Amino acid sequence: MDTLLDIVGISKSYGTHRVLDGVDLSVGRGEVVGIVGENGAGKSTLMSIFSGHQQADGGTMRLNNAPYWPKDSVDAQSRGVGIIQQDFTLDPELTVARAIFRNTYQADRPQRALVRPAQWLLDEAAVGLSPDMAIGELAHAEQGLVEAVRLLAEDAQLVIMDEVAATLNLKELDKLHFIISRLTRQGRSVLYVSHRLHEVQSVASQIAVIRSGRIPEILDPRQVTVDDIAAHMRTRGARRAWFPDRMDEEFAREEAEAAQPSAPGASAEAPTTHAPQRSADPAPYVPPTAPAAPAFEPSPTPEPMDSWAVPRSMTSPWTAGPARKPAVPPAAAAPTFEAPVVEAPVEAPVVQPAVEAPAVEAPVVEAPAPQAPPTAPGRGRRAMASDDGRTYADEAGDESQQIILEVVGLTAPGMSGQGVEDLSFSVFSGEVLGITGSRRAGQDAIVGALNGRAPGTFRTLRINGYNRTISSPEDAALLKVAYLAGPDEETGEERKRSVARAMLTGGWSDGSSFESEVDGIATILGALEKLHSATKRLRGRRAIRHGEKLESVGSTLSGGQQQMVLLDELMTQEADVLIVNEPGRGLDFDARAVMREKLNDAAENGAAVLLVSSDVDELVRSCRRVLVMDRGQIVRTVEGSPLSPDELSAALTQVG
Ligand SMILES: Nc1ncnc2c1ncn2[C@@H]1O[C@H](COP(=O)(O)OP(=O)(O)OP(=O)(O)O)[C@@H](O)[C@H]1O
Repeated sequence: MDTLLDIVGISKSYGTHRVLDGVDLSVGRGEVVGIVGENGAGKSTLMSIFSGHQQADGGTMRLNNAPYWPKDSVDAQSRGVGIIQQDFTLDPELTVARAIFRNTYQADRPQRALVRPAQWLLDEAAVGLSPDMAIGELAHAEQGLVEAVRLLAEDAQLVIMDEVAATLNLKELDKLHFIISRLTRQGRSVLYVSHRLHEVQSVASQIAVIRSGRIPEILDPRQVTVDDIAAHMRTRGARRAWFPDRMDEEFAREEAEAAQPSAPGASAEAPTTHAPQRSADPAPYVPPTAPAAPAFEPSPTPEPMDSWAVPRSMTSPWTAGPARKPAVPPAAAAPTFEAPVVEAPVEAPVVQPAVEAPAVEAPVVEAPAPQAPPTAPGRGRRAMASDDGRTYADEAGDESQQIILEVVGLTAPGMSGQGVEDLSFSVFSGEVLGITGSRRAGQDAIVGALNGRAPGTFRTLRINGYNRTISSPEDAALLKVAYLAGPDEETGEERKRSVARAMLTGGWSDGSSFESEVDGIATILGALEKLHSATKRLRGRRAIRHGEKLESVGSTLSGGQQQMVLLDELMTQEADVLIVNEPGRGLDFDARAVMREKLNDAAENGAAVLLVSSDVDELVRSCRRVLVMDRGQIVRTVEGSPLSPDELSAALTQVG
């Protein structure tokens, strides 16, 4: 095959941290090379060297058989290299047409002159957006599709897509794949970075694994399973970070096995891979051999719940507990019921806020359920009033069927225009309830009303058996409703702010002033203690290195590391209701497994967990019940243990 890009020995350090340590890679014309690796492996760094956003410290690059060393991104673009960066942020004022043509000779033409060519490209790619729409009206995922269409409009021979698919839903993924196939049919090459391994497998002709600063293996996607790819990515350091208490014994065993030359599979030669020349991994990986069909079917035969993703040999401290109880609700408790309010106003319990927040009034307590204890409930299960006044625990004798969060008759306008009306659902103890659906189907409205960031009225909102109201983020915080923001609420730029800010304000966004947040914290001492424990925790996770201070870390974190930081903070909150919006975005295979474990743990400990996600694979692995939304309605509830990916995919293809 004709080679478009050939690189040898590329290296890059940030200070003393050597991220790339002699990367070799060859990309043929018209092929899609999947780029995978753990969080922080150096994928984005390598891509930004190709795109001229950063300079390598050493090595050689050739593009089209000519030396290639772009001095900046404009230079790279003029040489035929285009990129969609992981943390791209588009000007919200741009129209879709302008965004598509902004790097081309057409950039200065008036909007009306751009409408037709833009519409043609959008139609070609089956992206149903209007050229006149403002970028600010679009979800981040849709902006990613606009970026992909931009690449069709540009002349790039080498197209780089860094985590564009992270929050795309099934239909949007189809569109992206279609655009990729158009690009390759035109003879262009695509470097495709993604943590959605099924998807990489289906779209790539070869998969380059970045590990320990190199590309020690190129995998044939038709010859490996997703688990194989993940195993190739895995390094010991990251495993130790995630599984600190369990790994020493296993490492010792692995090392002993690796030291035996006759150990099965100990050869660095693998039938399913071919090592690029010049690479020498100090610790050769022993690749599994089982070939598997690579078609993009989100986990057609998902593993049993307790063995998800994390290999048995890597059982984490979070899986060490008792097996999770089934969270499938009884048939009598269908999630979209119209529930009468429990008539049980005895005496109002004293609400004890979770944190000693000064001078903030507790949200109104309207109608405590009769069996609720006289103080605000903490973690753990107990008998709960259902919508019809019964307790599922009493009725079924099974604690797992208690309702923790009960939403009845929610009407909310939504943040991005699509509201919901008179919508009801419940979350049971031990359950991670999934919410998915078409883009802008009303997920934002639900989430916004529950976390107090957007308006909404509930006929009844009951948490742990108490009637509640939430009309501000402060209300939500007092009721221990924790929230992990979604991709549409924080820009890539905001995410580069300091980790200290994220720790103290619960997010990267500029929605509130950092200074006022700090002022509002009860004591400076408390804040310092929080930062201190966050520093310790994040060092343990390798999200920050020794000598680094939270205040100065932010822009130096990789996309996945940033997400990890927020998840870590979220889990310290011990929330009663945990709402996570696309929590797996940017996380690598093992980090996602850990995230799932942590969400399960939270549910096990009595929290209601709401998982808003576009990722079928993620939903199938995490949930046994998923609400599918379309145009402000819950149109379908998909249930199963395990959940059927086919059924969920089919439900999603039926929505708008
Ligand atoms: N400007 C910087 N200064 C210091 N360190 C940096 C900087 N940019 C990235 N790093 C570090 O370099 C390493 C590689 O980061 P990179 O973003 O390339 O990883 P990645 O493989 O793309 O990760 P992810 O999958 O999480 O996106 C990380 O450890 C990151 O903390």
